[in-house]
Amino acid sequence: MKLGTLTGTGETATVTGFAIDHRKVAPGTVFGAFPGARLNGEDYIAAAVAGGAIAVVARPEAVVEGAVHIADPAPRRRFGQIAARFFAPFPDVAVAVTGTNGKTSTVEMVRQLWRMAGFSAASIGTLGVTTGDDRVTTGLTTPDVVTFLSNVAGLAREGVTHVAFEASSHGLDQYRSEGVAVKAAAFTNLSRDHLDYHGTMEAYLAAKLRLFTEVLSGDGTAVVWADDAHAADVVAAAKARGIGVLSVGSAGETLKLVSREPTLLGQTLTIAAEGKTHVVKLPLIGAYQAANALVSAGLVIACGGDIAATLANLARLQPVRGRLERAVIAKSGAPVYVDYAHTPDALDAAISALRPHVGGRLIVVFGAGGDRDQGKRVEMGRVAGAMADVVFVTDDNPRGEDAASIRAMVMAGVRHATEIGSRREAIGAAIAAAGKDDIVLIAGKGHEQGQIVGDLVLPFDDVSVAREMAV
Ligand SMILES: CC(=O)N[C@H]1[C@@H](OP(=O)(O)OP(=O)(O)OC[C@H]2O[C@@H](n3ccc(=O)[nH]c3=O)[C@H](O)[C@@H]2O)O[C@H](CO)[C@@H](O)[C@@H]1O[C@H](C)C(=O)N[C@@H](C)C(=O)N[C@H](CCC(=O)O)C(=O)O
Ligand SMILES: Nc1ncnc2c1ncn2[C@@H]1O[C@H](COP(=O)(O)OP(=O)(O)OP(=O)(O)O)[C@@H](O)[C@H]1O
Ligand SMILES: N[C@H](CCC[C@H](N)C(=O)O)C(=O)O
Ligand SMILES: [Mg+2]
Repeated sequence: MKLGTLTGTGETATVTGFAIDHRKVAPGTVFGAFPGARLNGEDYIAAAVAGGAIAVVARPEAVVEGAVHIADPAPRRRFGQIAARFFAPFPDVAVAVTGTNGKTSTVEMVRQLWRMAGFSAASIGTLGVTTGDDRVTTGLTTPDVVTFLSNVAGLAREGVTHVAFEASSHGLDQYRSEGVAVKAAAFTNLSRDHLDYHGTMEAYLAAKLRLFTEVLSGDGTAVVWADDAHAADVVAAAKARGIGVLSVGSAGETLKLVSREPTLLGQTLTIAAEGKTHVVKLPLIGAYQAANALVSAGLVIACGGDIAATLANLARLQPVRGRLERAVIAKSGAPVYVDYAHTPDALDAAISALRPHVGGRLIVVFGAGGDRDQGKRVEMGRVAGAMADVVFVTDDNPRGEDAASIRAMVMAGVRHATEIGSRREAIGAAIAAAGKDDIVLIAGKGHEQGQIVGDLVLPFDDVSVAREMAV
């Protein structure tokens, strides 16, 4: 494709691809040079041109010699828009999900509901790019813009017509999912996370709101979990653009959750919609999974799905990997669950989900990630201390930080906890402590397959370790 076709200029050079890392530039590439969190991409412009870049999208003040300078004060956005024209076409229907917790679960449930409705569907997020028969990990929740656009276009080539993706706050802030028309966008909730990157809760919320103020199509629909304290901010942002709102939850108007009764293996939901009452036997436990199921139904309905059929399909949802996944039943009879709770609010949600199912004690094992928001650590300790009966504090991806210092910050929030650095040993100790009426919750890593220590990723899977320790 010609550069002029993509940029509206008269340039006749042929574009062969797009890159935001100069090491991935080949002859004919359009290079995006952006100031980042660690480095400044503008420092690599000369190297990119030497490598064959024919155009550089960068701020007006950047120096570009030997290639076309596509100057824009918001270069990430401009780069995404131009790249999208190159990578298109995309699947007919795309929806996005933002929120502190519940994005992965929701996009996965949307994918399942679309599949049940007969569509070829995919999801993109923390678990990777998932289709009916394949899953490929990308390493990030919202991949970088080039990976994102090429993946979405690749799905369309494979015949996928419906795609649901996670819009992380980092991804929104860095315009990683620019250029794909978003038909419906959902907000799950907002609570403390990622303050290392965003600085304040206000900035964190602002990044998430961009999904509704800029990314969502003008004729799209905002799907909002109405029970969250920040739902009103999202509704206001949507309404300011004249965008329709579909609200779900106890305070929801479109799908109103009238009641929720835990059962042995799931829960019974009574939902009022358009004057009718629907009773759904959801095969997943916990208020949080009910919330994600309703948000996912809202997204499907916002894209034209029939209300009754979509709600009925919730009864056939499969569990999401690493989200309240029952790993094993210990020799004592205690069930052991693995969950991806890595924020204070998520830990609360995971413990609350299990509480109705515990006759004895709820035993939790968890830690907090290194090189991430430090302030959430003590709060996670507080939640575990207040809500669980027995607490083990251990390591969860210390990355570049000293693991013992991270644990100390968590321990500061909880009075009676046992600290065991080795995650394997901590899981073993928790399972050994459990009696037949107890439940063990291993939180924080969910589906993850490694423990990140320094630059090393040591193979580690909570589910397999739990199984090993349960015999
Ligand atoms: C803080 C953050 O979001 N960093 C991401 C971001 O980096 P950045 O733009 O700040 O990059 P930088 O390293 O400062 O470099 C600036 C620019 O110079 C370029 N460069 C750099 C070096 C070089 O030799 N040549 C070159 O061209 C880089 O490609 C970049 O464009 O863009 C990079 C390319 O896409 C990402 O790999 C990187 O993710 C890092 C590894 C990361 O850990 N990100 C996490 C925090 C993240 O994004 N998490 C979210 C949320 C998770 C969730 O809660 O769901 C996610 O969506 O996964
Ligand atoms: N709707 C919700 N409300 C509160 N907590 C939730 C909700 N959904 C999920 N959680 C908690 O958050 C954890 C992570 O869920 P999920 O992976 O779906 O969220 P996410 O937003 O994709 O997370 P990440 O930001 O890491 O990608 C779950 O294991 C659970 O503990
Ligand atoms: N997407 C989240 C995942 C956190 C998972 C947890 N295991 C940790 O390492 O903190 C992040 O990058 O902050
Ligand atoms: Mg996720």
